Amino acid sequence: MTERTTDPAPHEPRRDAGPGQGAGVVVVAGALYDRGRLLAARRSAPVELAGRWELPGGKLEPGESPEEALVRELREELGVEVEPGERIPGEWPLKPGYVLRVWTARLLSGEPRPLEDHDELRWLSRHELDSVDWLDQDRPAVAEAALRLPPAPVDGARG
Ligand SMILES: Nc1nc2c([nH]c(=O)n2[C@H]2C[C@H](O)[C@@H](COP(=O)(O)OP(=O)(O)OP(=O)(O)O)O2)c(=O)[nH]1
Repeated sequence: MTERTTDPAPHEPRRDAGPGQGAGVVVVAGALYDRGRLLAARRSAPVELAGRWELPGGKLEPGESPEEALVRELREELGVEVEPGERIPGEWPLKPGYVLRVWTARLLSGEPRPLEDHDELRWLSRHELDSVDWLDQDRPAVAEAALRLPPAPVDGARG
């Protein structure tokens, strides 16, 4: 899906001006699922967010669809290939001018590694979701992501 944009300078992150979409920089994050678990990532920067846990992702760039941004960000940050799924309904304010939108995603290949922006990753099963210190702004998104967590397969297959 292609969303409308204003006319950002080429070096600036994409700003969204669609009706009812809210203005601001869109941060696309992934609720990445594998074998009944959700991936949580601990930020290493900036200092005010370091040590807190989030759903990995990043800013939408000009000309990208959210799904393309998600695939790119998770490749860059984690070194994995993912298949985006549905958008999790909702939009969560981050710092002023930034909003978080979340898509489900399924791990296709690779084992996530904290290559950029993070210093630790954890796969959390449903009963472990409260075991990390999520960024406050991510908590409602994580709650929605948890509702969509696929059941753990009995045969160890991916899904
Ligand atoms: N990716 C991500 N960022 C989040 C979340 N919650 C939250 O407050 N943020 C903030 C942290 C950053 O200030 C901003 C996203 O920036 P980023 O640093 O992850 O994005 P990016 O990879 O495109 O950035 P850059 O290093 O290329 O500048 O949103 C979240 O769940 N996921």
